[in-house]
Amino acid sequence: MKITIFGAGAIGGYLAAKLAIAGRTELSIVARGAHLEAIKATGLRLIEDGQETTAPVRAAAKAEDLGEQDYVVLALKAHSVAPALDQIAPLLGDHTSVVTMQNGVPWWYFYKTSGALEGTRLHQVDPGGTIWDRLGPRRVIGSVVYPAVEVDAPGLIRHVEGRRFSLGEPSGEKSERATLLAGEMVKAGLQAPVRDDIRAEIWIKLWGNLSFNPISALTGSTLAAIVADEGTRTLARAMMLEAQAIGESLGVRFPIDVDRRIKGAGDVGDHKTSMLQDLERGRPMEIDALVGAVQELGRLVGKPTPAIDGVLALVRRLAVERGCYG
Ligand SMILES: NC(=O)C1=CN([C@@H]2O[C@H](COP(=O)(O)OP(=O)(O)OC[C@H]3O[C@@H](n4cnc5c(N)ncnc54)[C@H](OP(=O)(O)O)[C@@H]3O)[C@@H](O)[C@H]2O)C=CC1
Ligand SMILES: CC(C)(CO)C(=O)C(=O)O
Repeated sequence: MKITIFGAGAIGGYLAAKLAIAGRTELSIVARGAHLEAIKATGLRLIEDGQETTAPVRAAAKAEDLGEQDYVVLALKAHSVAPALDQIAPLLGDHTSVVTMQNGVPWWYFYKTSGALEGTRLHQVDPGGTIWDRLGPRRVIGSVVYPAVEVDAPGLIRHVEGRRFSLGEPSGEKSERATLLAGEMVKAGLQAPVRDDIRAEIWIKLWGNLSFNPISALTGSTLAAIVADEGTRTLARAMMLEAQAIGESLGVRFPIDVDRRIKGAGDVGDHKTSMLQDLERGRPMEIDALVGAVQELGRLVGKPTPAIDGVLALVRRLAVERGCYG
C-alpha cells in the first residue's frame, strides 16, 4: 500500500512516524524547508511516552519524485491546501484516495449530502471551488484528528496526548479503502475507527474549535481559563448554540449537550489552543476553516450568527494586524 503524507508537520509527522516505525507500508512524506533537511539528515524523530525513536521515512521535496499513490494524506493547515494543489497533483492516479486531516469545516462538506445544498462549494475553505474541482470529492476519506502533537524543532515531533484519528466516507459507507487504511493505522498503534457519520463527529470537534480557539487568541487565555471566567464561557456558549442551530438545520444530531462539551474543553486544562499558538509564533491562523466557514453555513441555512460574527470580526482584525491572516 503506497501512502504519501503531504505536509509532515505536527500531525502528518506523527502519523508518518507511527506508520514508518510499524514498517507496514510503503510510506513517503512531502515536506519542506529546514524540517525536510533535518529529516533527510537524521530521520524523522518522534518523542512519545518519554522515549525518542527515529522513524525511517522517505522524505521528498517534490511529489513528482514519488509518483501515483494509493492514499494521499493531506496533513496541511486548511489554508495551505489550495496553494499546494499543483504540488499534490503528481500523487493522484485514478484510484488514489485523499484523506483530509484538517480541523474545521471540510471543503467537501456538501458532497453526498443528498439535500438541497448537495454540491455546494464553501468559499471560506475552498475559494473558487478549486480544491473541489482539482482533487475531486470522490477521492475523499474524511477524518477527525484528536492527537495533540507539536513540532519541537526541525525533524523532531513531540506527541502530547491522544491516538485517535476517526475516519469516514462522506457517503457514510464502510468502504474497503477506509477499512484498509484504518487497519494499517491500528497496526501502527493508533485508533482509527471508521464512522458511518463523520460529519457529526466533525461538528463535535468543531464546536470547541469555533468558539474556544478565537476566544483564546483574542484573550491569550488557556481553555481552563476561558471556561472558569463567566464572561468568556458565556460568549463561547452563545457561539456554540448558534453553531448547533446551524448543524441541526443541516441534519446533524449532536450526541451531547453544550454544557458537557464546554466542561470537556475546560477539563483539558491550561492548554493554549492551536490558534493562540499560531498567533504567538506569527504563523497564519485557521480562522476561515474554523469560524468563517461556520458563519458561511449559517448564511446558507438562514440562521443568525451574531456572537460568531462579532468574534470572527475581532479575531480576523487581530490576525491581519499581526500578519497572521492568509
Ligand atoms: N497539532 C495538533 O495537535 C492538531 C492539529 N490538528 C489539525 O491538523 C491540521 C495540521 O496541523 P498541524 O500538523 O498542527 O500543522 P503544522 O503546521 O505543524 O504542519 C503542516 C505542515 O505542512 C507543511 N506545508 C505547508 N504547505 C506545504 C507545501 N506546499 N509543501 C510541503 N509542506 C507544506 C508546513 O510547512 P511550514 O511549517 O514550512 O509551513 C508544516 O510542516 C490542521 O488543520 C490542525 O488544525 C488537529 C488536531 C490537533
Ligand atoms: C485544544 C483544542 C481541542 C481546542 O478546542 C484544539 O483542537 C485546538 O487547539 O485546535
